[in-house]
Amino acid sequence: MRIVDVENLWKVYNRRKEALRGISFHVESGEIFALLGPNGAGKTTTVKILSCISKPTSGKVEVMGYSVPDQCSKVRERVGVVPQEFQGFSDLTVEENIKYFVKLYRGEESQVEELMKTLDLLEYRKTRFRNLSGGYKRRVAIACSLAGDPKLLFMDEPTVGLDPRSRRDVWNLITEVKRRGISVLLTTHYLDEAQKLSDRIGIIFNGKIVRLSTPGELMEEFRKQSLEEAYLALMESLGDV
Ligand SMILES: Nc1ncnc2c1ncn2[C@@H]1O[C@H](COP(=O)(O)OP(=O)(O)OP(=O)(O)O)[C@@H](O)[C@H]1O
Repeated sequence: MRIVDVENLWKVYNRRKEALRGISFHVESGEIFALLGPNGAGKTTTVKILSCISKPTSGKVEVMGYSVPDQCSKVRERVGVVPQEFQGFSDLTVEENIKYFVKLYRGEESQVEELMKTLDLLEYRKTRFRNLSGGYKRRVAIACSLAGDPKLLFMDEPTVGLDPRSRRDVWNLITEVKRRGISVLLTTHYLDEAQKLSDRIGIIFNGKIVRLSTPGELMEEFRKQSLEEAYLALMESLGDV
């Protein structure tokens, strides 16, 4: 089943800037799909449209069978979003931040405890958000995104700015999320991350999708040992040097 379905999606900012020029792709239920591409390619724009923050200019966008933007209220209730810059309530504790989101989604009080346990946050439950390290702030962001029991999670650059250890921790959390049957669409600049985590990848370049494949297929196509090398070879073939 297609949990995300995008066909011929265009986004034109201010009637001039063509950020997306007719992209099509889909995400299967249960998979981790990574959107890759250089700065300004259109990744964040795509995630913003799918998560109902920004409106498409034209094209078909369906998220969990609901049409975007017409049925965005349904979409918002059902998807989790981990934005690039999650701004928790800085003066509230970890527990209070998570509780806020659980209440927002009308979840059970017991979910707060469960989420803190899953995200390994129990030790920091009384710590104010602003006093947490970057890695733990990201954990809180992920906990809050899971508060509505979503079947689909959008993550924009989930490990940007984290140290190697914290990145691994977030990778493990994303794998755990998948194990629980939640589909994930993420954007990343880290090709090792995409290689490790994703079932399929979509590469955006200048507002167009230039490849839809698996990390393995792209590495085979360019006869490279890593996704990063294969990606760089693809970019070179497109004249992005
Ligand atoms: N609100 C906006 N108004 C006008 N142009 C915008 C707006 N948001 C993004 N753009 C432009 O649209 C293009 C795509 O931007 P987008 O942020 O989607 O790229 P990205 O692939 O996420 O880049 P990055 O990797 O740097 O985050 C860029 O040229 C950007 O300058």
